[in-house]
Amino acid sequence: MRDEARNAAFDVLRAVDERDAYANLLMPRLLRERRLGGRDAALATELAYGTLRGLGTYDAIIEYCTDRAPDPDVRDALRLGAHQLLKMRVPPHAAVGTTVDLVRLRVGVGASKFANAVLRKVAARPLDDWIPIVAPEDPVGHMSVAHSHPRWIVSAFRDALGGDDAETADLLAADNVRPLVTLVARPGRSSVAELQDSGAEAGRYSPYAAYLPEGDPGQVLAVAEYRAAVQDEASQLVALALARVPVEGRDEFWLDMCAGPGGKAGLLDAIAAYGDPDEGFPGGKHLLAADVQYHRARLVWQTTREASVITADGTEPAWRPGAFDRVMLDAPCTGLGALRRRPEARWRRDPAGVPGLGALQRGLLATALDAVRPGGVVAYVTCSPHLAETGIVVSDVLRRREDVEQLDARSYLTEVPDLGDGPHAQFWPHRHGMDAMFLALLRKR
Ligand SMILES: C[S@@+](CC[C@H](N)C(=O)[O-])C[C@H]1O[C@@H](n2cnc3c(N)ncnc32)[C@H](O)[C@@H]1O
Repeated sequence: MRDEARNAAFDVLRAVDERDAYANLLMPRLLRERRLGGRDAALATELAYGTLRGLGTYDAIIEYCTDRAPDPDVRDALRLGAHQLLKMRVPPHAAVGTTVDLVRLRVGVGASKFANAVLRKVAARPLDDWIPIVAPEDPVGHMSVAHSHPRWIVSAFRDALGGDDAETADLLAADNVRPLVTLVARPGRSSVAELQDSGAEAGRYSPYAAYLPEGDPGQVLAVAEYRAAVQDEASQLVALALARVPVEGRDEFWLDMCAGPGGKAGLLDAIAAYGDPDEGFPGGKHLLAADVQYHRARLVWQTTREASVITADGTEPAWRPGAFDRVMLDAPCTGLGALRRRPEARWRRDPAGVPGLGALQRGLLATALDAVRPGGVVAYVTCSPHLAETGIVVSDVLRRREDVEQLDARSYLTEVPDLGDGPHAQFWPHRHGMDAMFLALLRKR
């Protein structure tokens, strides 16, 4: 009998390797097409996602056990075998036997003998005994192999955590755990109580959050009707913080400058239009949501109800200076704060992209500050804790202008502990169970 789960996992690994497929888009499609459900579907998913997350560790061990680099298809099968042996604790005879069968069927007899020899060596030790053998001694190199993250990402995380190796290791470990599915109940359109009736549990920090322990969020009626959505709690809290900052005088026009696909715009739109008595938000305000990409602006249009949505480049504003009272700038970034969401994402990110993003982030922050009136407030947000995208961007822009003061973002989110030394707020997977999102709040003088 064909081993359908392992075949599906192998196909996902090959597609990620060969054509940059996204595992969490491809896997559900393969499961549907091949009619795999229940335990087979769960096994295929764990095999593929777990292997992709762990392959930095597995490759180091495989390299130690081979005297020549395996071909890419054999290497993917070996990674799959190593994951079963070292993480899933599949009995060695089953893990080796099924992987060797897979290689024989999908690659060839010669390759299957090679795979058999390598996997027997891999099986000789448990994971904890392999790490001291294959991981470099320097702290960053060690964590990179032990927790399966590229070295430059470990280094960036460590810098953002003030050089604390123990905490960096905790963060990397948290990145290897699949996050909870978190929903947002958009105020005036849904409620946490409604989501609880659909089987979710109330969130820990955001008043709009609910965790869905199992099941397809698309089956939740409020989600299907765009009254609620899937949204990490940190994304909810940065939008909430922007709405909480008191502004004197007019407070009617809000802008979301980089809105696509519309997660934060969906929440801001509801808060602006319908308000929230529990938070003292009166409603009756208007959100303009913009994105440079037409198809992403369309998604914003779909998910919001009252907002105006336009396709516009935030660096060449389509609005008058000072037109807005509150501006959300959720800047394009490396996304290093959400690596736990996509199993292969960490291997795709490229440090060479950071300087270009930094220039775009500075440009967008400058136009966001121009877009807000004196007394108004800008939220600068990234889904990355990389200092070159967070604190350094903010301080560079502030150094060049006299008309902006930075607020203590933590004081608008007092229900959330451990947001760092301020004045900005940094969320963390290992501290808060949320994406590593960054928030700076800036008031125009
Ligand atoms: C981090 S995403 C925003 C996520 C969104 N706020 C949400 O919560 O769903 C950044 C967005 O910025 C958009 N973008 C990139 N460059 C831009 C520019 N110059 N002007 C406006 N939008 C831009 C991208 O198309 C992308 O949709």
